[in-house]
Amino acid sequence: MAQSSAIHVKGIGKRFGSFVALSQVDLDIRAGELVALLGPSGSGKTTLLRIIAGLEWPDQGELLLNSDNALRRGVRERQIGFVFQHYALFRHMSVLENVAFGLRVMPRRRRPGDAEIRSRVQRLLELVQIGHLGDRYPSQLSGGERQRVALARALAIEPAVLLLDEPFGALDAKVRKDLRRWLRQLHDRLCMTTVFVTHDQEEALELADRVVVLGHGRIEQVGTPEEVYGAPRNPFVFDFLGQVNRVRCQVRGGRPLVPYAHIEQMNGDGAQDGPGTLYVRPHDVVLQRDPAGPATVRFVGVVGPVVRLEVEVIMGAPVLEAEMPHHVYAGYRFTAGDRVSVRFRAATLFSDVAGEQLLSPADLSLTSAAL
Ligand SMILES: Nc1ncnc2c1ncn2[C@@H]1O[C@H](COP(=O)(O)OP(=O)(O)OP(=O)(O)O)[C@@H](O)[C@H]1O
Repeated sequence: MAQSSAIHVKGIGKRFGSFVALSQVDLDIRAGELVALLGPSGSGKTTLLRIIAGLEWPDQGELLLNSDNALRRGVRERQIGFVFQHYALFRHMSVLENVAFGLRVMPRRRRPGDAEIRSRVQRLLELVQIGHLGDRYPSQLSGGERQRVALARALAIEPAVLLLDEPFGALDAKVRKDLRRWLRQLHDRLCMTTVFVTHDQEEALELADRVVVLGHGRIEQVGTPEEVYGAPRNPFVFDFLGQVNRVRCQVRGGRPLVPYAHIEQMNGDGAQDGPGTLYVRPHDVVLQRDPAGPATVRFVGVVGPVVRLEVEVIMGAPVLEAEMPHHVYAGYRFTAGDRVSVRFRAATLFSDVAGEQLLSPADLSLTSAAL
């Protein structure tokens, strides 16, 4: 394989007419890193990927591949392999011919000989575990197999960077899960700089070394999966990554006034006095049976490994969602109608910013239930 490239994005901006698709994006990706671009629809993920690829040009900013100014180079010169959601395989070509395509169209001085192409293609098919499918045509393959062919084809040119745009988006949940684990293993073997776009938080957190959370054309946070999930920097990232209870409250002396819950660990510094919002993950909501408690259990869902409860706080506060492992629930056996006390194991406080745009729960992907 060719040497992997580091990618440096500096101050990149891109407009489509008057619409700002990317604004002042700075990002450094190390050679050999596996990075996810994660964000809601329209946040600019694909635009950034296309700029790195050379399929789109920014209005401002710089892009370096290692120390080379990539904006001076066309798509072909950047040594980049792509895989897109809709496996754009050539239907009239066999799997072998599809994978060989990138090699056959290389300039003559770089093009390997026929025998070398054949053996390289076979090695790649073995690598993506479809060595027995070389003579088939795309219409004779499953979706997961086609995506493996697309990957083998991208790898054939020995790219310095591999870019994947929702590579598994069109596949069903089970195949998708298998393929992403396999992609992680493949990446660990090849150590190639890889950037993939997804709007699926679980996919990003499970697969990537680092996750870049994009919103409205800006980078909201960059960090390891633990960092972005465990310590979201702002309400946008909190809302986007995982289920969360949002508790409106007043802030006094930097502390939230939430009369019905004891808060064990408060995160988030510097909330101003005035209106604020407390963010609490469902697994940090702890319930105790208490006949004099301020809340009532309204719903208990016991299907699956995690039990999900909804709790209504007396005095009209919104319903809180709590989650606990089955074995913990077995010790309590809450049922609808039980009065309970409420404790927040950890909560994060942000001041409400005038005009701030929060996602509605309907915007949130429910895949977080598994987290
Ligand atoms: N060629 C174009 N002309 C006009 N607007 C565009 C063009 N390409 C993208 N946009 C707009 O720029 C914004 C960002 O698009 P982009 O495809 O980067 O988003 P995304 O985060 O990848 O979204 P999705 O998850 O839906 O693919 C969108 O609002 C999109 O409509």
